[in-house]
Amino acid sequence: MAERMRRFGVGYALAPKKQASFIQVSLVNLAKERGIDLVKIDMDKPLIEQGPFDCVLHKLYGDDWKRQLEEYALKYPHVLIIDSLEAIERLHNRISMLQVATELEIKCETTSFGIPKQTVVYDAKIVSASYLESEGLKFPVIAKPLVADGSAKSHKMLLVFNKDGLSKLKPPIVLQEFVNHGAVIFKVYVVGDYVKCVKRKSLPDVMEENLGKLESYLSFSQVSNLNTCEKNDDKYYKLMNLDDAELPPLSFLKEIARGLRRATKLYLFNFDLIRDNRVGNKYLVIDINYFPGYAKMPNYESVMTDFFWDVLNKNDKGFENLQKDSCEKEVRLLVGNKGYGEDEGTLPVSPLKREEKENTIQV
Ligand SMILES: Nc1ncnc2c1ncn2[C@@H]1O[C@H](COP(=O)(O)OP(=O)(O)OP(=O)(O)O)[C@@H](O)[C@H]1O
Ligand SMILES: O=P(O)(O)O[C@H]1[C@H](OP(=O)(O)O)[C@@H](OP(=O)(O)O)[C@@H](O)[C@@H](O)[C@@H]1OP(=O)(O)O
Ligand SMILES: [Mg+2]
Ligand SMILES: [Mg+2]
Repeated sequence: MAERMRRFGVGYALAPKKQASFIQVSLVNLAKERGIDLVKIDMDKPLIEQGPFDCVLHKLYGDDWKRQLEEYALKYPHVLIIDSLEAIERLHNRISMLQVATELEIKCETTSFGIPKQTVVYDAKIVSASYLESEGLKFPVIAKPLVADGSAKSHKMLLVFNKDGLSKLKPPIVLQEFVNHGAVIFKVYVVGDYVKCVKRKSLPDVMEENLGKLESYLSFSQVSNLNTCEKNDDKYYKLMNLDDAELPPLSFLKEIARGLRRATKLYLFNFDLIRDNRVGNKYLVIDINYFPGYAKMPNYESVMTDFFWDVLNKNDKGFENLQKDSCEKEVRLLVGNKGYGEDEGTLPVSPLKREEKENTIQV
């Protein structure tokens, strides 16, 4: 007689918009077939009275939720919480967020990586052109809210072209050097061991000779985002003129992803990379987001289901395996015949033909 499959319960606590985009029938059904029930956590009832779940998947803010999760973890120490509050917290501040990236040692002969120059400003009065200079920055600079808490406000940015634009800053902010990158950004999605890179449109390059001719600043928000119904597919690449942009080497991206996982102890995040136009193969990490819009990722249902299956069956509650495994080692499912990560897909590589002119802010 066939053995009965063990079932797992994954309770999810997500904001309504996230729930609508992520919890799709296709995901729920695929997970169910693999013995994983996705169950909505009722926010009108105490968490402690629900479940018990094998795993709690969450992206919510605020002290009440924090307290409830902590209480739950105490009562059910074996429940897997994805991700830990402490680990997520690090991404809520744009300085500590990128600090992790500076701690990584990426060994790659052909490609290098880092973060843009940046400084934090708490007091608008101290900011002047000479202050920027003393911090090693020059125009244009991007002003980003220090706090990245998922609010609309935390995505509101200013691209400042000259000293007049500095009067618009609303601290606390991070002032970051604007790096010309050919108007394409690479979003690298990480789901446990799985890594997938997609291209998105970004801000156009700014030519130094045009600085004086531009307005003093440009405000923008989520320029690289897609609507939840949009997909990162060939149609999008064509429409956005992105199909010629060459993707960074996958082995390089996997090393960064692995390093970030180890340093942050997060399972679910994406990071934004830009290629520095001034230096051949130098990439800069500009942003790291917890539990991003995975539903826009190709085959997200199977990627997420494989991930749940893997963590639930291992339930290692830690990153011991990550420490042990070599970067290229394939992590295999404990049962089933499909190797985890096998459908990472081949990343198309084509020469970068984009002309600088196309992506330049013109006056
Ligand atoms: N240092 C930089 N140099 C050039 N362009 C940048 C830089 N930092 C950010 N950008 C551009 O600004 C956009 C928004 O910046 P960032 O990713 O930090 O903001 P965010 O609101 O946190 O984004 P997300 O929607 O991914 O959470 C980027 O997608 C990119 O187009
Ligand atoms: O869904 P959420 O509200 O969490 O929004 C996230 C958004 O996903 P969505 O597009 O599905 O909305 C993400 O887009 P992608 O980069 O993955 O395209 C990215 O902008 C995250 O930074 C956002 O998280 P936040 O930083 O605001 O917490
Ligand atoms: Mg971003
Ligand atoms: Mg972000």
